[in-house]
Amino acid sequence: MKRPGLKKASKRVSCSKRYKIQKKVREHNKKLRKDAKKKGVGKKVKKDIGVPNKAPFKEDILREAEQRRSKLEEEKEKNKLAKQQERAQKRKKENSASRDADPKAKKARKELPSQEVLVKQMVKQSDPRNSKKHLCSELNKVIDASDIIVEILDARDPLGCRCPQLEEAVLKGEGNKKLLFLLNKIDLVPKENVEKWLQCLQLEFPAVAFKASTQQQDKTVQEKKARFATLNGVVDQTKGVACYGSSSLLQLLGDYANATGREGSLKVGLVGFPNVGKSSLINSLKGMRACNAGVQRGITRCFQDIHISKNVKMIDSPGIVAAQSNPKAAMALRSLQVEDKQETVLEAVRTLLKQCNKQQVMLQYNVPDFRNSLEFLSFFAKKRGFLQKGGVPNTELAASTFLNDWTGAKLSYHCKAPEKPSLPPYLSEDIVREMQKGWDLDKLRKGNEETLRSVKFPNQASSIVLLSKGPTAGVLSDVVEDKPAPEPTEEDMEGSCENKEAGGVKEVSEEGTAETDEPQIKTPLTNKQAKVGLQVPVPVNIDLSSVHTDDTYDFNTDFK
Ligand SMILES: Nc1nc2c(ncn2[C@@H]2O[C@H](COP(=O)(O)OP(=O)(O)OP(=O)(O)O)[C@@H](O)[C@H]2O)c(=O)[nH]1
Repeated sequence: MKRPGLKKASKRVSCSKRYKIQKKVREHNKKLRKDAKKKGVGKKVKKDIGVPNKAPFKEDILREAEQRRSKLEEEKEKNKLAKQQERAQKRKKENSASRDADPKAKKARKELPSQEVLVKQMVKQSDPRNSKKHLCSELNKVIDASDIIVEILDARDPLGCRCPQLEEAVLKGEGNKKLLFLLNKIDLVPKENVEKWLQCLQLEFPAVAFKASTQQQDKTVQEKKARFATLNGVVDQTKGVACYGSSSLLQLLGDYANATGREGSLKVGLVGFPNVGKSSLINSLKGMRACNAGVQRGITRCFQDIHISKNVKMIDSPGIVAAQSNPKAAMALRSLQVEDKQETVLEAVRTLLKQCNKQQVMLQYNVPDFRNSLEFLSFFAKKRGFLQKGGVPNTELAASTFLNDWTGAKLSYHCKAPEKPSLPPYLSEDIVREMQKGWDLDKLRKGNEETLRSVKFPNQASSIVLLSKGPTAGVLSDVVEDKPAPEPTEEDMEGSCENKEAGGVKEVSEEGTAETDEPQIKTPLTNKQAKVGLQVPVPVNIDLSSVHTDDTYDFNTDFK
């Protein structure tokens, strides 16, 4: 209280009031301490001692822990997403009335990607395990830790799956590491083609033919199934479950380990571009789902080592990062551009369609003649029943299904093997001889023949022919400058099913404007236009029905 004659009020209070305050403070602090004790805050966090090396099934325990961790992370992300969506919807409701009134804002909102997509993108981008740097460093760790590097090649385009930078790094690296080729997914390629590619590849390094199992289950499910199978006396040999080439590969590696007389297990690093089947290979050899594998590209983000047998240990690696300098078709198949949202899936499909024969695509997908990628996708979407509200074909979903077919486990396509194969510049006859030393190549050849006899191959007529773009450049160190891809040349367009074979058809651009084959008169841009960017006057859609042409008096209008 301010007393008369004094500038400020005095801070003096009565003793009873002071004691009362002090008591309240004491009580409050006590309560805080009690709560903290309940929650366990302030206690020293016990250090996780991990799984001791001597523990039996250490590997399994660690793997299960990793899977649990990733599941928890996924759930967290989902919850976060749901919360974000909830908040966004609340905000949306609040603003809807005012925004609906403004047509400009309405249009802008339509063009924006949905909140869910944005959040997903943000979560993905913020995950450090998705960065190029991380993927490169993981790959380098695998190369350094391995005695043998197995480059996994998709049998549908073996040359396109080769990475010269990686091969060179292995050859020039320390420790006399051996390089092997493994031709995976041979069940998706005609037999003659596989044989030719095996001959070609074996001129450089030993090559193993392989077909991985594509339906590996978790250990528990698998055990149940095995019990059921033995009870009923049936063995599951369906197309997806069967794996061919495993005995030949294990024999080759086992023989090498014995011949070298090494102590400890032989470390075999599996490398290759995304989705070539590295994880599926390990799962097939292990006979269980030891690594995450699936149609989605870039599932493996960290290296993971798995004991396959007493003397062989395999290391799974994330896919090689494709350099931006690669041709567009190579990027569509081998890079994670679409997943990283650097390129649209529609663009990737358009690029792929340009690389193959239109008739074959029509036959494979059972669609009628199409003029361009968008039309193809709408036919494809209708065929598969990918429809949106009002029966509009969902071309986006059709495009991602199409791309998954090309990189995943379904579509049969092949690239022709070179007639006169030659060694790449970083390989010499001496290096090849050195690399082929120590392997039992005769046994390998017999093993491959056995594999080729067992696999059911598609016939030549039902397989699409793809124009290979040659080896794909990879990035091994994130420090190297990565230049963007050059514009496609006219040669790139040859054999395309969108332009030439369409025979004078129109190409509809993404915006829906038709581009005819007739020579078009191009007006040169003025300097100002060039600076600003092409600004062609856009035709305005005038709805004449709204124009009042009738002479009759409109009673709704106030003509004051
Ligand atoms: N038909 C067929 N499909 C296969 C074969 N091997 C793998 N696949 C399929 O190819 C897809 C990719 O396999 P993954 O094992 O995940 O490939 P990855 O190389 O580990 O992929 P990232 O984790 O992206 O590096 C999956 O859908 C597999 O089912 C095979 O031999 N034949």
